[in-house]
Amino acid sequence: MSEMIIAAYGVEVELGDTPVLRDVGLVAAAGEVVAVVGENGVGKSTLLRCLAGLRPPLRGRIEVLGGPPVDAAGFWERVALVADEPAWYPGLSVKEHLELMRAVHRDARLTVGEALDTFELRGRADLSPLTLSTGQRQRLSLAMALLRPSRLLLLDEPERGLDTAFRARLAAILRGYAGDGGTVVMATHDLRLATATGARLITLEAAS
Ligand SMILES: Nc1ncnc2c1ncn2[C@@H]1O[C@H](COP(=O)(O)OP(=O)(O)OP(=O)(O)O)[C@@H](O)[C@H]1O
Repeated sequence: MSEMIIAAYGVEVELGDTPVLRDVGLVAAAGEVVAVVGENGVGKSTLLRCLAGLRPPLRGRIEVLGGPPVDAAGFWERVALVADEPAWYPGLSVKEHLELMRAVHRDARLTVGEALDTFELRGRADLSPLTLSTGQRQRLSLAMALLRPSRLLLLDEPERGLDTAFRARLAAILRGYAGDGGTVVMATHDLRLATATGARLITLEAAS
């Protein structure tokens, strides 16, 4: 049986006085892709933030890679998160952002050249991320996350800004990551992407 990477039970979150998550559970094994789906506002991003240790739940138990998720260096060595657009380093090009990731992470999964090719950024390598389109910046965010080593990828709407062709490519990239034993949990509105990754679906319902 595959190693359990995430085990979350009875998760409850309130934001302000509003219940956002009520009795939510999610398990994910090594080599598995899980897609969290549901209407706008049901709490998909909130659940991802809980799994990333960025929002402690009011109630419930969450274990990620054998312990509670914590916003600390040891946790982030094994977990990569792509959510809101990151702050790009002023003066650094697309290629230099990827080189930076390689410089700070031992055992990178991709060379900078492989990342540029896989994420179709070769023609933009010497430009500032700020001059890229929304979809190209999203591809750079994903490239930086996939270049570095990790055991768990947490992706919040990874399809954001991507064209149809690149969504199909992303599905293949995520299947490959899971095929290598990694675990992907993504919040998505793109059921085609979820299906193409072979994801198990978890549908969230409104808590109130
Ligand atoms: N900082 C906050 N303070 C209060 N309420 C919040 C806050 N952030 C989010 N919410 C509320 O929590 C609920 C869940 O938000 P969340 O972003 O997790 O939903 P989602 O399922 O990811 O939505 P979407 O599909 O639109 O991205 C929403 O009703 C939202 O209004």
